[in-house]
Amino acid sequence: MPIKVGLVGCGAIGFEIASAIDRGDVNADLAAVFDRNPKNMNRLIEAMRNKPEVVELEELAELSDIVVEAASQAAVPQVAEAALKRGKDIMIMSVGALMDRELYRRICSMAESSGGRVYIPSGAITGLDGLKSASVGRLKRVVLTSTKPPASLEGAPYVVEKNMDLRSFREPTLIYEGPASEAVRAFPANVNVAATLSLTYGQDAWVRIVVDPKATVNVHEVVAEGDFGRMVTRVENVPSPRNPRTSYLAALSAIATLRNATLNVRIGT
Ligand SMILES: NC(=O)C1=CN([C@@H]2O[C@H](COP(=O)(O)OP(=O)(O)OC[C@H]3O[C@@H](n4cnc5c(N)ncnc54)[C@H](O)[C@@H]3O)[C@@H](O)[C@H]2O)C=CC1
Ligand SMILES: O=C([O-])CC(=O)C(=O)O
Repeated sequence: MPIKVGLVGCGAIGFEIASAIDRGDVNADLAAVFDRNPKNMNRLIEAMRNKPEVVELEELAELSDIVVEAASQAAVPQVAEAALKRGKDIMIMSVGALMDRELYRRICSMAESSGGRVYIPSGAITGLDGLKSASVGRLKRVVLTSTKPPASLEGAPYVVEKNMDLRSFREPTLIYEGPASEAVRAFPANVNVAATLSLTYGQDAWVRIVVDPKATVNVHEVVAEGDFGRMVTRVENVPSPRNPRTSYLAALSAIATLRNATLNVRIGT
């Protein structure tokens, strides 16, 4: 039986997920979609052979087995509640929202009492499999260094607040470093992956953001140290054609997670 997916957010990631379902790459039906921007929503619906219903959030959750949040950090509390209070599963892409400890606790407790599961894909980073295994033992340090082209960082609250002219940099420059809980507020559309790392680590990962005027890819480098030894992973991500802030791999990881949820055989940690 295909699972019924309700999609909140019809942007870069949402479009890829919907297309994968429509192509039959996931054993799922796209039951319903919701986006606060009708233009994005209509563009997605027009491109699908099997048209989903357009409904408000509560009804979307009612119609779904799993609700996929691919919208924004601000959307996460409402979307998670709509799904989990009904015992439905949820997949969260705007993971930065979960650095709010109170919200994370509430989501975990709703999931526990209703039986709804929470899926957090590895997104635009690599190495989460190893980090997950390593976190069973003692981890001492997790550092994420993200190097991005100026276009990918444009409009971030930190950049706006500091009145930074990203086009003025002539060579790769470290423009920010700090704990993940702070970084996800300073760069909400750029380092959700730092939250994913932190939730696995059990503490704040350390985040460094580099702007590279010549970069054409979003690079994420993760260094972790602990009882297991030392891990270094690096991925050079092609930006999504629909949103330069978002790496294509993030959408693929969402599709892989959905697929995993429908399979009896699961590979990887
Ligand atoms: N976990 C990860 O590795 C990654 C996470 N992300 C995050 O995933 C989310 C989706 O990314 P993209 O598809 O690239 O973003 P996008 O900006 O291309 O699309 C987001 C869509 O959601 C809609 N939206 C925003 N807030 C909403 C709300 N409250 N209710 C309904 N619709 C709403 C927007 O109108 C837009 O159509 C973003 O929060 C992004 O920062 C992005 C890349 C990697
Ligand atoms: O897609 C990426 O490269 C990472 C990203 O935007 C995020 O983690 O929010």
